[in-house]
Amino acid sequence: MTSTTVRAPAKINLGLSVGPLRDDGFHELATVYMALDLHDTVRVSLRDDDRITVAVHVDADDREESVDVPLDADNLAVRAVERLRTAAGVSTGVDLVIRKVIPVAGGMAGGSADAAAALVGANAELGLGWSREELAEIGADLGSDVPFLLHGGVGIGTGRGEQISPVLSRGRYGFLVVVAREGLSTPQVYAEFDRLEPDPQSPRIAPELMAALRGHDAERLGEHLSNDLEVAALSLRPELDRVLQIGVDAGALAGIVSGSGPTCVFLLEDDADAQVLTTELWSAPGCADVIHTHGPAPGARIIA
Ligand SMILES: C[C@@](CO)(OP(=O)(O)O)[C@H](O)COP(=O)(O)OP(=O)(O)OC[C@H]1O[C@@H](n2ccc(N)nc2=O)[C@H](O)[C@@H]1O
Ligand SMILES: Nc1ncnc2c1ncn2[C@@H]1O[C@H](COP(=O)(O)OP(=O)(O)O)[C@@H](O)[C@H]1O
Repeated sequence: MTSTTVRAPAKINLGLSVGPLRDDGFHELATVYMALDLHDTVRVSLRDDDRITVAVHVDADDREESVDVPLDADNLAVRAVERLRTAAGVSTGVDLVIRKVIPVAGGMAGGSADAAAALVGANAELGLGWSREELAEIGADLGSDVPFLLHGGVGIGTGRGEQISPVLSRGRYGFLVVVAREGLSTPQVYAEFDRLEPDPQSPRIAPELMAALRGHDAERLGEHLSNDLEVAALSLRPELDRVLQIGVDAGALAGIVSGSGPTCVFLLEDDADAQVLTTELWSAPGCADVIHTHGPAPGARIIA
């Protein structure tokens, strides 16, 4: 029995500008995504019948009991294969085995990463030969973040975040990721944003952020990280304010809530700072894990 193993990255939003709520229930966004060296892997193999099955293994023992990933047709990787099969007009069954590293419901798009990986893996196993753009179109219906996770690197997301254009970015950056014990629901965070900010402006990307990326200027990048959802995440989870404070006091260039949270991400000036910062951040309220990682990283790709 053959199989294809695909690795897909987590993302952070270096800039997340949220505009008005649209008639379709989504907000107009202008965001700068960066993919990180923090990956889920999905192994895809074909079955003799037409069933789609999924198994999930969590990589961090201490997070195991807090992980809430559906093991049925609601799993985003299963939904991705289902959609691809329908679009391609095939009914071959597929087994999916997910190795989960990306924090669940953490604002790092782990479910979307699994969907992106499943699309790439099933495309290969079924021999469909679809392009990344074609897969992205299917992926966008499952999650606004999916097209970016197929793309990887650094990208601007517009529309509801699903329209991706590449960004010129030099060099790599070091980050510490503080995983929270309990996740936050993305729709709830957007609803809290609407409550706090009933009349938002059109979304925009700060030119200074783009200039920092072009010039590989970590200090400038730190000054211009921004996230319009942060105030909503802090309102729902006030202790995150303390987490951000601890990281910045301990020497991070900047700290930000990742997407809809509650994961907090700290930009490092130097990888040598990681150890001291990690020790400090472990004492932060609600902290389940501290991960040292880097970005940008490639999008979903076959590793075996
Ligand atoms: C906030 C962001 C930032 O990149 O990511 P996460 O922090 O969740 O990873 C995204 O906008 C989340 O994208 P994703 O997690 O794919 O969400 P989706 O499944 O598309 O949408 C879930 C729900 O979030 C809200 N939503 C999402 C995207 C958007 N532009 N406007 C919205 O209002 C809607 O209520 C929607 O029903
Ligand atoms: N493969 C998957 N991995 C993680 N979560 C999934 C998956 N499939 C469905 N979900 C559901 O999607 C929700 C959001 O998960 P996730 O993508 O990790 O967070 P976020 O939207 O904050 O980035 C989870 O609460 C979970 O119930």
